[in-house]
Amino acid sequence: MLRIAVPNKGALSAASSQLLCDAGYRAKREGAELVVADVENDIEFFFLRPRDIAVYVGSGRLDVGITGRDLLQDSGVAAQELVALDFGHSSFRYAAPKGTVTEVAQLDGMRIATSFPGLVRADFAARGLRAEVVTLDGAVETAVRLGVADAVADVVETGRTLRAAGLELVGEPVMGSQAIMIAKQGLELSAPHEKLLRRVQGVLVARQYVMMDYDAPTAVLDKACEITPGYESPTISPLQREGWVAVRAMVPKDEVNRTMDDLWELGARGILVSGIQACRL
Ligand SMILES: Nc1ncnc2c1ncn2[C@@H]1O[C@H](COP(=O)(O)OP(=O)(O)OP(=O)(O)O)[C@@H](O)[C@H]1O
Ligand SMILES: O=P(O)(O)OC[C@H]1O[C@H](OP(=O)(O)OP(=O)(O)O)[C@H](O)[C@@H]1O
Ligand SMILES: [Mg+2]
Repeated sequence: MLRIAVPNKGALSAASSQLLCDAGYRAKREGAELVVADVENDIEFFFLRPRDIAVYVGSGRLDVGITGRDLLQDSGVAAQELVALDFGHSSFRYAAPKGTVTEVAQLDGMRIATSFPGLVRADFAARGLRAEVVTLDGAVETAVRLGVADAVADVVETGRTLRAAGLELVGEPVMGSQAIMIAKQGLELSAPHEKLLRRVQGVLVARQYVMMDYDAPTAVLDKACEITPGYESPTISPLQREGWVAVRAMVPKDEVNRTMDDLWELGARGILVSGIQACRL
């Protein structure tokens, strides 16, 4: 039986359960259960704080977990990243009151409020700077106004929270993050792990790609296939109309309109786009 850690709260929680449900698992809580058994798939889901998930998985107590790349790195736990899940995107940044600090070197010796002390200490050490880290549970942007810190290091998504607190970004992102699926470092993946990964990857591909069908003159087929190389290779089928073929290929969702423009200009017609419900590739 696989035992999987799923975030029980916070920014990663709903999307994690949704991903697992889309992959065909019973991974939603109805109330406040801490553990949900999916008997049919021989899996147990443990709902835990995302920050703690690296500890459970890193120690091998749980087989697989979903957490943030920044949370994993902050924890210092050694774990292997199995797959990036394409949600929970954020970056980890320094920020200080407007007009006070322009580069990271100026943070030397300052009091830095953060919920990610491991990340800040490691980054300061790598830069040869001294950090006085003030570890807080959340809402760190307010720490400067209340006088317990001179600057902050925090997760930034839109930047709205920082701006509202009168802070501005300092330097480049310390790291970029998104939700990831992890397993114990060095663990050899078993057949159930592989099956879980295939299912999750199927959902990710179905979310990222669409299926594109179009007709094209045979004379431009090579060029058309350069525009739509597909995931592996496009399918070419004969058409009754002489000198024309039908082409079917997977196309990244965020390139759909540009691809249709390019195909149209090339002479392709009857371009149809449809969603992919599920896949195994
Ligand atoms: N807007 C966001 N706010 C916070 N975390 C985000 C955001 N977008 C993505 N994340 C990611 O979510 C993870 C943080 O999850 P966590 O549940 O610990 O904090 P949270 O969402 O702030 O929850 P809470 O503050 O309720 O404890 C990190 O990996 C972080 O990069
Ligand atoms: O760049 P933004 O889009 O504004 O998002 C980033 C903010 O969201 C998170 O806060 P959260 O709401 O989780 O509260 P917390 O600080 O108490 O964790 C994070 O800690 C930042 O404060
Ligand atoms: Mg938070």
